[in-house]
Amino acid sequence: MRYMTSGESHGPQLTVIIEGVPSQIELKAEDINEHLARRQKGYGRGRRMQIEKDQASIVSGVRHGKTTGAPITLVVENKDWTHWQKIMGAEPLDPNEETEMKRQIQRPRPGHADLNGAIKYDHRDMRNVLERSSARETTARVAAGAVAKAVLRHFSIDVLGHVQEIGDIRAKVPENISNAELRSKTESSEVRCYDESVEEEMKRAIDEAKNAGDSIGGVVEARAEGLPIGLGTHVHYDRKLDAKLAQAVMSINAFKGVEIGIGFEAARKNGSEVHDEIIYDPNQGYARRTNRLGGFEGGMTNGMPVVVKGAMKPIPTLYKPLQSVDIETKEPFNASIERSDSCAVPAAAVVCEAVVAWALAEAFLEKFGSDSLFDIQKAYEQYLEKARTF
Ligand SMILES: Cc1cc2nc3c(=O)[nH]c(=O)nc-3n(C[C@H](O)[C@H](O)[C@H](O)COP(=O)(O)O)c2cc1C
Ligand SMILES: C=C(O[C@@H]1CC(C(=O)O)=C[C@@H](OP(=O)(O)O)[C@H]1O)C(=O)O
Repeated sequence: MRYMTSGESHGPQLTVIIEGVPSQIELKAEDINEHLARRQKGYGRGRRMQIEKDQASIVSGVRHGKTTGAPITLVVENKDWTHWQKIMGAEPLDPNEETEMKRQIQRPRPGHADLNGAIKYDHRDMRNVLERSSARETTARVAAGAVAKAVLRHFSIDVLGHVQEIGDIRAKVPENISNAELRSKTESSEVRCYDESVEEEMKRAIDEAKNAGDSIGGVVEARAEGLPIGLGTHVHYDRKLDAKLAQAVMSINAFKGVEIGIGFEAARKNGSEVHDEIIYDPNQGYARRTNRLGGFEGGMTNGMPVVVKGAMKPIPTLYKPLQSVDIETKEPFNASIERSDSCAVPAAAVVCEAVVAWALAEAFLEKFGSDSLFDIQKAYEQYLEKARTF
């Protein structure tokens, strides 16, 4: 499977084209919209999320609720576009017309793509960079992730993202928690957090940052359960699935670190405290006593839940801006202020879930085939039996 996204943050729409989804997968717009709505929630978001009501239209590749095997095209409208039509239109602006939005962005915001993108692509108006570097694009990635989740659902594989930390406040989550248990708390939490005892503290930290004209980051985690042994491969560096997951998570806007399982903590422990002992049960097959390595050995899944964490830096646009330089005068100035979130960690947990689901579904289809659901199911059943009795 592969996909491509297009669209500007304040343009008319976001588009996703997905290729390689098997036929006969059940897929309705609601399956996608459910996840788009989850991504829009979360304490700390700015005013934009009150304007948007993200809904996907499926415009190709699905008939009567099932995929056909043809490329799937999804479209999500930007409701805010109606306020930006002139600014974002293809026609040159009338230089005599007075509009606040016409103002060029010429004071790059530290922490954004503004300056690097402007120099690289030769834009004196950095809006041309901002519009595409905006995390609005993550809507399209969540839509693609929802299609991946629809594939995985046929094989009882479930992926769920949640918030582990906001600033220096950390949620306590039982080590071997199931996704069902995790979901029972996180879906109703305003910060997408399992530990109710820290919810208010997290919200307070977000408020404090916002009231100070500042922003705050955090750590999210995606957990995938129901995976077979052997997705990914040890044979070549660029096909290792843990490495692909790291790339997928690191590609989310504002993500600065990725851990699989206990991650960096493994470097500080002895081997006996890190590796997961192997056990065998004739009904279940091979399993592990613990899951410190987050479901991976040798770039392949080991049948335990996959556990991936991502660290999100604080939002870069600050209402109390940092110093920057005006690219026209070269004088020092405060950076431009754009309408902004103060914390988007809960939304980013849903994005993390989506990109992890995509990478897992891709590896799954690579192993078991990708034409029709029926053929994949047969190959999967046979493989599971082999692995159990191996
Ligand atoms: C869901 C989500 C929402 C975001 N919202 C904002 C925002 O409102 N304002 C902002 O300055 N950055 C926001 N960001 C982060 C920027 O998009 C990101 O930091 C920027 O594009 C630079 O990329 P980099 O941080 O990956 O280097 C958001 C990120 C995510 C994942
Ligand atoms: C639009 C979304 O996030 C946006 C991501 C973003 C950024 O700079 O990354 C800046 C803000 O955009 P705006 O200036 O239009 O308020 C966020 O709202 C979204 O998540 O759907």
